Amino acid sequence: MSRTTSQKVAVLGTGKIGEALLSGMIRGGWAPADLLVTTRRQERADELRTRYGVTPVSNADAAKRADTLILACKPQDMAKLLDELAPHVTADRLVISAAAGITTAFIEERLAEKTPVVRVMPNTPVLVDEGMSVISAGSHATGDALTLAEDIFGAVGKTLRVPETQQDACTALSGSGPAYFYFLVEAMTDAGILLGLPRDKAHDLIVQAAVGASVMLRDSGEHPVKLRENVTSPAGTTINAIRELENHGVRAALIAALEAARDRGRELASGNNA
Ligand SMILES: NC(=O)C1=CN([C@@H]2O[C@H](COP(=O)(O)OP(=O)(O)OC[C@H]3O[C@@H](n4cnc5c(N)ncnc54)[C@H](OP(=O)(O)O)[C@@H]3O)[C@@H](O)[C@H]2O)C=CC1
Ligand SMILES: O=C(O)[C@@H]1CCC=N1
Repeated sequence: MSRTTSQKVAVLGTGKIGEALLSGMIRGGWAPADLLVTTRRQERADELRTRYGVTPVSNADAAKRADTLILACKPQDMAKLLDELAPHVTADRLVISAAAGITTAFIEERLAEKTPVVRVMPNTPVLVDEGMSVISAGSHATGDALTLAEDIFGAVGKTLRVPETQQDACTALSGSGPAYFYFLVEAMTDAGILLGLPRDKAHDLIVQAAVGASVMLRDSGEHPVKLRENVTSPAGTTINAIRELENHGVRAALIAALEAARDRGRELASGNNA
């Protein structure tokens, strides 16, 4: 597939998320010649050039040459990156930030007046085109800016528009979400070991249970309670496990965990970057 538009897009701070996005855009038909990347280290720049055929440039050159700038550095590095970009970014550029916690206002106040800024929270399944990217407009971002962001992130999964006030909650749910599932798989594999299964078999069983359950959740249209009830036979095995999960406060632990993730996003926004 090839694209008809020839927008130049730069990914600034091309680490795990930046690279996942880049590879997805190329799979989605973006020409490597239209993609610029910036890195802090030369060997990383060389690696990206070799792997994808994209062009590594300085942050200043990215700002001068690209129509759309995707900021994908850590929140802790954002102020410094914006300082480098500010003299070169004009208000005809679109700036998209993928950083947790960082608000569009934080970016707007450091760039030229009226620069359109869009905030996006993706997640790592963008690597397998099953990402979830939550999108919010800053004060100068038009509908066209949101559509372009959806075009870019839609190449690697689903997108959802939300008011920016919901971004920290969405970060806790879907930005960090994959980590909770990996944590569960890890813990359930340990349980398999306890029950006497070899690690590789326990892992395969849990992963396939997770894949099957995920597809049913997505495709059956059934509520998760109904799906769980279908597994839970009277006086059977599952209800004994559910009783233990409730006894150990797993539901409360998940609610507290996501609240803590949401709160950390708020801290990052307020400049508490430690
Ligand atoms: N990982 C995830 O699951 C998700 C992450 N995010 C967000 O994405 C962003 C990136 O996260 P992630 O990819 O995990 O982090 P990484 O550390 O893997 O990537 C960030 C990259 O930015 C580079 N960098 C930092 N400062 C500069 C600069 N001034 N110029 C050029 N490059 C720079 C770093 O270089 P160096 O390698 O030298 O440190 C690093 O390679 C974060 O803001 C995070 O909140 C959003 C959703 C999910
Ligand atoms: O842990 C983090 O801060 C990043 C943002 C969402 C997922 N990973």
